Amino acid sequence: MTNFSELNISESTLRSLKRMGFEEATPIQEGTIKFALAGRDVLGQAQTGTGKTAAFGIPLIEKIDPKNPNIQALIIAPTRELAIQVSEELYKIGYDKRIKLLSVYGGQEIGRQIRALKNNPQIIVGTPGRIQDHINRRTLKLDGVQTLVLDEADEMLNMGFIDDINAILENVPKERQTLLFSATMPPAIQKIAQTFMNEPENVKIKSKEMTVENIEQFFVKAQEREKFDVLTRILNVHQPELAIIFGRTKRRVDELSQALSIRGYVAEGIHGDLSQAKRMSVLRQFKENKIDILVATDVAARGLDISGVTHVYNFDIPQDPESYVHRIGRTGRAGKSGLAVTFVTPREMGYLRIVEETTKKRMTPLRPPTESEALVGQQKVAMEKLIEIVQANDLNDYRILANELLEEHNAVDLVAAAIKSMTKEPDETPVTISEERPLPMRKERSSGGRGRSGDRGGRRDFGGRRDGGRGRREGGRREGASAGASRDGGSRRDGGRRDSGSRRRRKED
Ligand SMILES: Nc1ncnc2c1ncn2[C@@H]1O[C@H](COP(=O)(O)OP(=O)(O)OP(=O)(O)O)[C@@H](O)[C@H]1O
Ligand SMILES: [Mg+2]
Repeated sequence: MTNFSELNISESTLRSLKRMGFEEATPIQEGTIKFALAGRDVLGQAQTGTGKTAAFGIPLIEKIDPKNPNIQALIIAPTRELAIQVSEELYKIGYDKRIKLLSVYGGQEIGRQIRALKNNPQIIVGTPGRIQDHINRRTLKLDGVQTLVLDEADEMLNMGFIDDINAILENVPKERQTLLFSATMPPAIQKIAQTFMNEPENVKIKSKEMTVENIEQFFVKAQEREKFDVLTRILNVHQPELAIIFGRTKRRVDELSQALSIRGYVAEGIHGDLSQAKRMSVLRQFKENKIDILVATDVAARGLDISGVTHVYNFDIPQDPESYVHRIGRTGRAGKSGLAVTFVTPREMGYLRIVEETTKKRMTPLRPPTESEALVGQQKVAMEKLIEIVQANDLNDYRILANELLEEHNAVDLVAAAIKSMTKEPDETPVTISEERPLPMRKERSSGGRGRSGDRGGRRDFGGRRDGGRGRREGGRREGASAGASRDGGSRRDGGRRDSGSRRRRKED
């Protein structure tokens, strides 16, 4: 590991990094900062949670001239929450330089952004749709931009944002530095990226597997209708401190978060149909541990860095291996450990194998816990709580009562009753979880691969959908579902083949 002081970084930035608790550069930072500082274009790929933000953030901040009032850097990110997060990290890195930063994204009053833009920010972080909106309104002048960053480049490019990106690029000087980062970089995306980059330095941090080693990965085979009960039993056994449950569609997320709340879990949902205020408040509460379980569509799959996420559950297996990598990457960040469980229906096993082939990592089968195992998990928690209370030694007001009870009852019965009253016993309250259509039997990827279950004649079983069933992502209702696409959800319209570069999604507004 290299110390930041060996990387030719200014004193003010070094001070910021120290304040942030960054001592040594992570491999992607070590690998890219020197090229980026030298003005080279960089295509950077490294596993989730390994510090790609600072890898582009540090050289970007170094390059900003605090006396120049123009916008000097533009960072584009696929979702609003990620744009906000990236701007927060850049603010911290640039703190001592007093650099002015602004994030622009859909769902926020545009007038407010226009006023803020008049304040001469030097760095803009935004989502593609809103950036373009400002360009059209002539409220964003990008001709002074020297550095352009695409965070989660593949997500934005492979989902059809290429047109938006191209439109934005027309407003950014040709003479600029371009930096592209993601944990996944399918070859087709690399190719497209090369067209608007200038002899980029390709930095890929080598690892045996695409996913982080310190995430334990499991799968549970369950029928669609059993999934929810299996999930609650697993939650009762795992007792996650902070968990994210990913669902395939917005309706799924709404139903799941409601069902979990009914059964006594502190859960909230997040997806692209919610108001921006709601999205932000849910995320804030989750970060502050006021919510234990965040139920999300893929809107929360990319880039979000929430410390302390111990468990990720894929209630629905994702359609793309890349999505899997990013989803489970919300845990096990910055060297911490994490656990991921993916639910898979028997007929979706082919997808599981494709994920495993892509990540080069096998998932361990997890036997669904029984009711009684789940109960034991809850009883353990109750006992731990009880012991904690005893150890806190704050029982003076209760001892007299305890003695009164002991005069008439047996001590073991009393303790048993205390444990029982604190145990969350099996809850059969009815909940509504509509059945999701399973993913269609999947054809093999053109890149080759073995033993996939893509040939069991599945398509006609799925309403004759001709798009290969690739539903929309990031909160999208699956293609073919009745409800319209959300504006900001970035839904795919055509769900085209993954490597055709032809996918479309609606613009982030
Ligand atoms: N050099 C460092 N030392 C210590 N912590 C670091 C360092 N660099 C980054 N971090 C921390 O690691 C965490 C993950 O960083 P970051 O969000 O940049 O990861 P990423 O590679 O962009 O992940 P993803 O692929 O999910 O977007 C953050 O909490 C960040 O503050
Ligand atoms: Mg990132």
